[in-house]
Amino acid sequence: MNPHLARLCQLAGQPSRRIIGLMSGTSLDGLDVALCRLEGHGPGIKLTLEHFQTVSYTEDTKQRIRQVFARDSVNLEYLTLLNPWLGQLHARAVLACLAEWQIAPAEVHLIASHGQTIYHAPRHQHQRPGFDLNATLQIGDGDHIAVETGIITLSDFRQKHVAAGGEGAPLAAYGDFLLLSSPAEERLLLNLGGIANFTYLPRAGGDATSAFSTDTGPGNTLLDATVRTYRPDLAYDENGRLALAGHVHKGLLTELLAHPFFAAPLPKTTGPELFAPAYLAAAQECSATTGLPLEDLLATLAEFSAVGVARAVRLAFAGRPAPTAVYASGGGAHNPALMQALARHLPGTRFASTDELGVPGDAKEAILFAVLANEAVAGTPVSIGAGRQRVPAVSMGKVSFPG
Ligand SMILES: Nc1ncnc2c1ncn2[C@@H]1O[C@H](COP(=O)(O)OP(=O)(O)OP(=O)(O)O)[C@@H](O)[C@H]1O
Ligand SMILES: CC(=O)N[C@H]1[C@@H]2OC[C@@H](O2)[C@@H](O)[C@@H]1O[C@H](C)C(=O)O
Repeated sequence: MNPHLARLCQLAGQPSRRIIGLMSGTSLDGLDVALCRLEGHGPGIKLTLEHFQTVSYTEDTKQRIRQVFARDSVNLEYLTLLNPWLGQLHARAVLACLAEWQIAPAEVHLIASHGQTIYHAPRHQHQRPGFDLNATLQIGDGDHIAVETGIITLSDFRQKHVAAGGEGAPLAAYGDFLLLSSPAEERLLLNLGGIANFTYLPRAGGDATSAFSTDTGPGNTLLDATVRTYRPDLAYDENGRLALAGHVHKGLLTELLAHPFFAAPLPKTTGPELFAPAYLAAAQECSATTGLPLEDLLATLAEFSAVGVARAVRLAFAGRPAPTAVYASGGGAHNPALMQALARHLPGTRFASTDELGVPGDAKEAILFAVLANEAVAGTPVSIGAGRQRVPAVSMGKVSFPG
């Protein structure tokens, strides 16, 4: 037997595994590296987050990714080069973190790498004749990570979800269900990344088939892009300072919310391919708000993200009350302008952070991929939300051996 395969089988039989989860999200702020100890598999799994770090991208790395990110046309040679380049960059980031944590690579069992989404194309968004399918593309090749670190690597998790009939996202429900279900309450787990999404978790032990996750629209993506356009010296609106100084423009908000995405049934996904600066520019043209000051634009965009979340929640729970326990994660949870707008649009909700549940919000997505890799290696195919999600039980992730 291939010794790497034998090693993988041995890992699968162990009571616990040490897995590094890697996530590079749509905000392009950096690579999240989460070293997780996972005991068992399936419901009842136990997570210990041993270390977490976001390795910031340099301006050069951000520029390289932006050359292809969510673009309709790219230079193919450039993309071909970027795929292994990013894999190598991620591998070196892992090695640097391990050196800082004083942990030898041989003490880590697996790497679970999401890679970098460069294009997300659910059917409802691309609507291309002759392509009756969902598609999504992540780069940062797993073979390069495995070879450079010497650690067996699982990557490219989204393709199986697409192959089984999903849109390739959000995958959050799988990790949220296993780690964060509670017998005491039903919950919404709200992730405010570049794109916002939430997971609905019924009470643990209740009807598991009703768990699901969905994107709701933009989280920070338009806020960040707008800040960068007007204030190239800033990466984002820190603590919502600028947005809090502005006023929501009702006319612009109405235009922004006119897209059929917001009324479409759940679950659904989207990305910065749609919610791009061109989308905002078109809405400004239609509402005669091209001269709006930056503060008012940001106040309106924060409101837009919050209303997107509230509409999706209303769609999900039409006819019955939505869960009042909402646990937020992702960078947008640090933005008071966004959180205050959410509180206005979801009255009666108790907002907390997933940190309260033992899962730091900034690490949650990287942890998700460690959990998915753990299930792929040691568990059985996972079925989430058979009712609404309509994706059969699957294992996700492709295996790369270091040699
Ligand atoms: N203190 C803060 N004040 C305001 N906004 C913040 C703050 N900290 C983070 N953010 C926002 O969060 C963003 C980063 O969020 P996060 O890392 O969750 O995104 P991501 O994981 O790349 O996105 P996605 O989940 O869509 O892939 C920043 O670009 C910024 O908009
Ligand atoms: C295609 C893609 O990369 N989607 C991301 C993105 O970032 C947030 C939202 O859009 C979510 O759908 C997803 O990531 C998380 C980790 C998920 O799959 O749950």
